Amino acid sequence: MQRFTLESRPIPPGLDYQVSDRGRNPATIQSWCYQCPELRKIRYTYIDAGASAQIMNSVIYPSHYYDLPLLGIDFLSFGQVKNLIVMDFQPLFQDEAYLRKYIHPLQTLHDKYPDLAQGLEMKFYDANQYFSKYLLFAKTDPETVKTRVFEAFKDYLNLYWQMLAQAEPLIDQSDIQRIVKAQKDYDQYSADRDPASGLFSSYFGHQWSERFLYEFLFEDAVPLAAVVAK
Ligand SMILES: C=CC1=C(C)/C(=C/c2[nH]c(/C=C3N=C(/C=C4\NC(=O)C(C)=C4C=C)C(C)=C\3CCC(=O)O)c(CCC(=O)O)c2C)NC1=O
Repeated sequence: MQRFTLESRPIPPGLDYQVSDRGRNPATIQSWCYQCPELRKIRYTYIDAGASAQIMNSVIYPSHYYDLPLLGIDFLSFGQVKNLIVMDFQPLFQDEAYLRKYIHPLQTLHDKYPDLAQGLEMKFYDANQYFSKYLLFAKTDPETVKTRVFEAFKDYLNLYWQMLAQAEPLIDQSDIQRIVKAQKDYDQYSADRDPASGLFSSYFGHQWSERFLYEFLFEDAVPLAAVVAK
C-alpha cells in the first residue's frame, strides 16, 4: 500500500469470506484482492482452522504489458507439525533468454537460504512448468518460519519490486497478447492441479470449492466440465 496506488479488486459474492463447522476446529477462509497499474491482480487468502491448519496463499499477477514472472507464495501449517513453505518467481516461459533475465537474479537469494531450498519432490505439479529452479520449497518448524522464512519472504519480495521497477513495458499488441495467453495458461494449469481443492471441499463443500477455484483464485481458467461440454 505504501509502494503502489492500490485499488480494491472485486471478489465475487460469497467467495471473500466463508465459515465452516465441518472440521475438528471451526475454519474460516478470507481473501483480499487489489490492483494497480503495474499489477493487475494481487490476491491473498488466509485459512484459519485454529490448531488444525493455518494457511496463507498468495499470487501476484503483473499487468499484461510486463512479461515478468508471477510471484507465488504458499505457506501451510497443519497442527504445527507439518509446516510447508513454497515461494517462487513463477516463470511464464522456460526458454534460456527468459530464465536468464528473470530467474537467474534469484540465485543469490536461493543460495542464501539453503535450509529452505530442500529440493523436495513435487507430487501434484510439474517442477519444470511455472516453477523456477530457485524456488524455496521446504518442510520446516515454527521457529524457522518466524525467523528464516520471514527474512526470505522479505528478500524475495524486495527483489520482485526491484525487477518490476526495472521492467520495460511491452508495446507490441502481439507481445502483450502472448502474455495474456501465458497468464491464462498458468490459471488453467493451476486450477486443474491445485492440491487444495480437496481441502476446500472438505471444509466448505464441493460447489463452493469449484466456484472459489474458477471464479476467484484462477478466474481465467475454465472448469474441466465446461471444456468437456464444449
Ligand atoms: C488458497 C489457495 C491455495 C491453498 C490453500 C493451497 C494449498 C496447498 N498447497 C499445497 C502444496 C504445494 N503448493 C505449492 C506451490 C504453490 N501453490 C500455490 O498456490 C502457489 C501460488 C504456489 C507457488 C509458490 C507446491 C510446490 C506444493 C507441493 C505440491 C507438490 O508436491 O506437487 C498443498 C498440499 C500440501 C500437502 O502436501 O499436504 C495444499 C493443501 N493451494 C492453493 O492454491
